[in-house]
Amino acid sequence: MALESHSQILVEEKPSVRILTLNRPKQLNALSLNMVTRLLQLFLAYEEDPSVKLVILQGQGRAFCAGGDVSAVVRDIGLGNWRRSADFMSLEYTLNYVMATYCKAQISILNGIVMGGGAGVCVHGRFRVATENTVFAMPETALGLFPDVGASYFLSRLPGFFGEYVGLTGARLNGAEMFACGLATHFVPSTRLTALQEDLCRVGSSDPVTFASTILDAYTQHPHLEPQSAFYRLDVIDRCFSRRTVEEIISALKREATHKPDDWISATIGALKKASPASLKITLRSIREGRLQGVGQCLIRENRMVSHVMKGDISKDLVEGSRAILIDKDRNPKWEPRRLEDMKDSMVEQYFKRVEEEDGWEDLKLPPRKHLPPSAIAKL
Ligand SMILES: CC(C)(COP(=O)(O)OP(=O)(O)OC[C@H]1O[C@@H](n2cnc3c(N)ncnc32)[C@H](O)[C@@H]1OP(=O)(O)O)[C@@H](O)C(=O)NCCC(=O)NCCSC(=O)/C=C/c1ccc(O)cc1
Repeated sequence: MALESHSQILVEEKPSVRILTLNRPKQLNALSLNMVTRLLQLFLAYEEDPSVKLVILQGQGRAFCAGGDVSAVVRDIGLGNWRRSADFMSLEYTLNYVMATYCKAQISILNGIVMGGGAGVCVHGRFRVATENTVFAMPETALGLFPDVGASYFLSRLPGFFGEYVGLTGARLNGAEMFACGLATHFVPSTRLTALQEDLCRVGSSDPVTFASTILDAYTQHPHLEPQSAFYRLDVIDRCFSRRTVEEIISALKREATHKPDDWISATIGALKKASPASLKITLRSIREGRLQGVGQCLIRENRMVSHVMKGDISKDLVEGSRAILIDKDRNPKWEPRRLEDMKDSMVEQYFKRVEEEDGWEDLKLPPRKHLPPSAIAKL
C-alpha cells in the first residue's frame, strides 16, 4: 500500500483497486487547481493500467466535496484575471468528461456534503453510494453561477422536472432522496463503509463491474423517504417546473399555494426569489438544452456560459454572490439585474455564444476517448 499523506489527494494502492481521498477537510474538500490536475492525471493513468480494476473516490472529514474552490475564483476575478478561473473550469469539465466516458468502474462514497463541483466528480461515474450523512445540492443560483460540471446533462435526466427543481432552487437532498431520484445508485449505512471497501478490494480476476455491482447490491438498504420529502411532490414539481419561463414557474407555484398553502411551496418560492435572476434564467435554458444533448455537448456549452460568468460581461453576480455567501456571510446579495423581468432574453442569449474578441479564448476541446464501452455514458 502506498499513501502520500500530505497531498490534497491521498492515493491508496491495493492490488487491483485505487482508493483516492479528497484531502482538504478544512475547506470541505473544495476542489483546487492542484486537486483537479492530479485527479485527471490519475484517472487517465489508471485507464491505461491493466492492474487497476476499480477506482474508489471519497472525501476526508464531513464532506465528500463542497464544490469548486470559490474563494480562489473570487480572488482571481478581483485581480482582473478571469481567464485563470475560466481555464480552471475547462480543466474541471475535462475531468468530468473523462469520468463520464470512463472505461472502468468509479465508485464514489458520498458520506457527507456533495455540492456543485463535488457532484461533477461523482455523478458521472458508474456507482454513487449515499449514506445517512449525505447532503446533496446544486446551490449555484444562490451564488450567481449556474449548475455546471455537466449538470445540464444529469439534472435533465432526473424523473420529470425534478432536475429543474433541484437546479433552480438549490434544494438540499438527503441520501434517501438522492437514491430515490437516481443521483445515487446505492444507499449504505456509514457504519458499513469500511467492510464495503474491504470487500470491493477483493475484486480479483472477475468482471469488475459485475463484481462491484454484486457487492454494492449486497450492502445496499432501501432507505425511508421522510413524509415531507420533495420526492413526494413530483406532481406539483412537474406541474410548476415544466413551465417555459422562470416567471411562469413562480406564478404556477403561487397558484398552487393559494389552493393549498404549504411550507414546502413557500420555501420553494422563497429560494427562487433569493437567487440571482441572471443565474435562474440561464440555468433553466441550460437544463432545457441539456435534455437534447450528449454529455460532451453539455460541457462545451457550459464552458461558454461559465466564461461569460467569469468575465462578468453580462452580469457580475458571481462576485457578489460569493461575497454574500462565503466571504461576508451576510446572505444578502445585491443582484444586478435585480428583477427577473430586467434579465431580457437577449441578455440570456449572450451566455450561449462564444466569447468574442478575447485573445486565445477557445471552445472547450474534449480529449478523444478510446475503449468506450456502450454503458459509458448513460448512467442515469
Ligand atoms: C453549506 C456548506 C457546504 C457548509 O456550511 P457549514 O457547515 O456552515 O461550513 P462553512 O460554511 O463554515 O465551511 C467550512 C469552510 O469551508 C469553506 N468552503 C466551503 N465550501 C467552499 C467552497 N465551495 N469553496 C471554497 N471554500 C469553501 C468555507 O468558506 C469555510 O471556510 P472558513 O470560513 O475559512 O472556515 C457551506 O460551506 C456552503 O454553502 N459552501 C458553498 C457551497 C457551494 O456553493 N458550492 C459550490 C458551488 S459552485 C462550484 O462548485 C464551483 C465554483 C467555481 C467556479 C469557478 C472556478 O474557477 C472554481 C470554482
